[in-house]
Amino acid sequence: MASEILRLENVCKAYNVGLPTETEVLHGIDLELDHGEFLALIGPSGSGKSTLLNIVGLLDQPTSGRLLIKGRDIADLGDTEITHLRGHTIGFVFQYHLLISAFTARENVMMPMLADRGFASADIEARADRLLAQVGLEKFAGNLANNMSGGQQQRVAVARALAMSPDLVLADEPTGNLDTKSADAVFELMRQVNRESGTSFLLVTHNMDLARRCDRIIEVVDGRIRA
Ligand SMILES: Nc1ncnc2c1ncn2[C@@H]1O[C@H](COP(=O)(O)OP(=O)(O)OP(=O)(O)O)[C@@H](O)[C@H]1O
Repeated sequence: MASEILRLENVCKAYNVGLPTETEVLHGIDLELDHGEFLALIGPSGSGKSTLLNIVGLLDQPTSGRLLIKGRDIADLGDTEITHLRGHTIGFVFQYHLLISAFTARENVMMPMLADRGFASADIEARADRLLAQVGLEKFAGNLANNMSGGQQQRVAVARALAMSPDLVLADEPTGNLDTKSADAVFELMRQVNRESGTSFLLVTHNMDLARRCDRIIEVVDGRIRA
């Protein structure tokens, strides 16, 4: 098996292809991420970080270049395999947690498992509770997401991202909306998951204090990786 979970070779991305407004926002990105690595992606606003994360998360496609996940070239995979990879290999945490506010913490964490045939329904609730315990929210499993603090909601989002035991978690400004103390706690939680279960993380952040506590920092400027 390849030692890297992720490899990008000369990845370019243009929006509005073929239109007069066509703009290339990623110009030949080369990047590798090892199994178990915790990488920070920094760079000015508009430099292309979210675009890059969307491509790695298989939510968008590069205009050219190669993307390999666990050694497999995405260009060789069909829609079913890509959907499977997106659901089982990659977990997502966003700045705005995107929880369902009228659902409890437990129900939110159960969602990805309910959508998957691989789980027996009897196991799903117990696994959601274990994940909530892992993020320090065992007492809040039955609380409505709406009634939790921003930091607690983001912990629920981390638990949900871990529901399918992903190899890689993509986190786009997960602490951007939080006060310093909650941001620190959510970051430490992800770091702990990374250390304990070897899950790789790709963290987009504007917070240099957090970036410095990652294994490696990559800077994107004007759609290119700055050496
Ligand atoms: N769907 C789209 N259509 C056209 N242009 C887009 C689209 N999405 C992003 N862009 C442009 O691509 C460039 C990179 O945007 P992106 O969101 O990737 O930057 P970013 O580094 O994540 O910024 P931020 O730190 O502010 O989130 C920007 O100029 C943006 O306007």
